[in-house]
Amino acid sequence: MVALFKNLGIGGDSSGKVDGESKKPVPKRGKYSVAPGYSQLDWARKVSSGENLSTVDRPMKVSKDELKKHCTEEDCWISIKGKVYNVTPYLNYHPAGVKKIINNSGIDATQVFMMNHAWVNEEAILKNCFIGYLT
Ligand code: HEM
Repeated sequence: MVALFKNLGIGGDSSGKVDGESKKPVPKRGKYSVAPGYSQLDWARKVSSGENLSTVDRPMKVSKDELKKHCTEEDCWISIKGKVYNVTPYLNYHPAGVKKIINNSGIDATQVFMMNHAWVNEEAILKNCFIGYLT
């Protein structure tokens, strides 16, 4: 199980090690807690089911203007490292809450994402939510 979380970049620091293995101090956790049934393990199960959560059949090119249109709790797209994801189904699973993502949706959120958790493997976590490439 630890290995599963490690692959997703959860519960560790930038060294890639999980809590307890690292010599660096573990950052203080925030106050937010997700609802029962919305843990990262629950999300990992959903991802491994292979369900397409992206709303598109094949990857598309996404303009900045198109990206901007998707910034609500019901329809939320985020761009990280040139890729665009439909994060609507992930919102309630985010360990720091829905708002942190909504506030950075519809834009290129690479910088803020990396500032908060460079170690998190968004490509793995959001692989079923992949919409396409930001143009
Ligand atoms: C861009 C806007 C985002 C901001 C501002 C943000 C902020 C944060 C913050 C502050 C935490 C720490 C929570 C705590 O310690 O209790 C956190 C945790 C986390 N976030 Fe985000 N986040 C963002 C987007 C995302 C996205 C798109 C994903 C999905 C890949 C994600 C996945 C995670 C995960 C897995 C953790 C737990 C990390 C760990 O336990 O090491 N976040 N986020």
